[in-house]
Amino acid sequence: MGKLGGETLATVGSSIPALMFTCATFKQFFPHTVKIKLEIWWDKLVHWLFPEVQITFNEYGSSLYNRSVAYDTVESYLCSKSVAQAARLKAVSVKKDQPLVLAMDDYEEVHDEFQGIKVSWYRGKESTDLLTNSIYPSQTNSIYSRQRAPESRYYQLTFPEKHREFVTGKYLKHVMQEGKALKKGRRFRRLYMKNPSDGFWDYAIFQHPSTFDTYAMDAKRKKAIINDLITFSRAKDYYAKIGKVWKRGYLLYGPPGTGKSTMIAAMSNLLGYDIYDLELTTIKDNAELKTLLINTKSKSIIVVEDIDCSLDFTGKRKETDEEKKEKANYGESKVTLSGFLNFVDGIWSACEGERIFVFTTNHVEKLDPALIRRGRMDMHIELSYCCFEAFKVLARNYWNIDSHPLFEKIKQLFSEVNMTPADVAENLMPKTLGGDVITSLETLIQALETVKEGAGAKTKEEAKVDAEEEEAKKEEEEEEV
Ligand SMILES: Nc1ncnc2c1ncn2[C@@H]1O[C@H](COP(=O)(O)OP(=O)(O)OP(=O)(O)O)[C@@H](O)[C@H]1O
Repeated sequence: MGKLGGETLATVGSSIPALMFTCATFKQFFPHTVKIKLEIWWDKLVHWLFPEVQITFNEYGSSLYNRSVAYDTVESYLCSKSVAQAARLKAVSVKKDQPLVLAMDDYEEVHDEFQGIKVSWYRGKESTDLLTNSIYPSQTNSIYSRQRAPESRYYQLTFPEKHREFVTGKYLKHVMQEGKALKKGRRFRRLYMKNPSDGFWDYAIFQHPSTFDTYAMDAKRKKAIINDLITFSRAKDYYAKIGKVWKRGYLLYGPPGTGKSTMIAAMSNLLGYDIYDLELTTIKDNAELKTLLINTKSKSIIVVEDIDCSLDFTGKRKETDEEKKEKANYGESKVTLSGFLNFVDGIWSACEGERIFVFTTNHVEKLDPALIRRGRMDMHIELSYCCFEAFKVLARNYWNIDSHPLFEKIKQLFSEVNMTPADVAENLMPKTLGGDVITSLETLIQALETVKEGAGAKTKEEAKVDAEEEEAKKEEEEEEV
């Protein structure tokens, strides 16, 4: 503003309304190219008179599928400022999995100050016509119509030209960091599953209490898994540098009750990711699988449980009664192995980064090697019977103890017999309200001894060989049938 003298400024100021009126009147008669030029000159004139910079954060970007993350982050950041300053507020998040969040209403403005620099934020609304004609072309296709927004808003940040470098650098970094932290702290995680009526993802609030602290496992292995997950979640730049899609696959395998589902919950709680539970037998064909994939969000875990039972990827499997029922409800799934492999790491898997794929199985040996090769399933995690160290985690969870005179006996029994963490946990649970630690430990010892006697005092190795032989016999019988 110091560029102009007081008198000149007064003259220019009083001429602006007249100029605007004249422009608006004649604009309709100008050819399109002239109109564009006039708009550019007009912007330049305004900028010369009021040297300010504006940055707009649109609710929807060029992507047809997603709300802008930056817009949501700004909204979270401005929440407390809006509550303190705006005359009109709006409840923007009244979903079942989120506490009520208030934001400034449309056409409101709030001010912010960071390290002595003042800026202002304005919330505007874009014309629906523009939105429908350009970014969201009218489509009858269900994914488009479901995702289309009826109107689009934006936040506009305005600040003096002289602070351009500071605001575009330090200030916006601060806004994004604060906004993300607020969003994360406020949001419950979601468990998505396919809605049978319309074939789209539907979700429930996910509040599973399992964490890696309470997960019973050998400490060294557990640490390695945690490190792997955390390294992945922070490796955006690294994945970009090596030219790889930012995703990682984990194969969890082991007998029933060894904690595969529990580990998925612990992963979600560690990273704050949502879970998509994919039931392959309910998916019609490869196209539907692709649609579901592109509608998953980043920061998520896509789970296929019991993948050996999901589809006939092995070509050897017999249908279970449950699958027969599903077939009757949904029709036969035409998802093929190649369609599924494309789902995991084809070109479409790159549409949103930061995703984890988890497959679980009780029979790893039955899976097609292509499905679980390294690079597709990067980490193979065997979850097996409870060891003494894992038992100690459960004892701490259930009874808050790290040692006990009965531990020696339990240690000895764990070296002799197999028991899943699920069974150990069940035995440690107090059976009555006033249950005590000694009764629980004795119950567990008794259960372990019963297994030992039942197994004919077989060693673990002998039991394993027997189980393998039995499995091979079953397969032979199946083949004959
Ligand atoms: N490693 C573990 N740490 C803590 N609890 C566990 C662990 N493993 C199993 N449990 C307990 O056992 C129960 C069953 O475990 P979970 O469902 O995770 O097993 P699973 O391997 O997924 O079984 P399935 O193959 O039958 O689906 C859980 O609710 C949990 O309480």
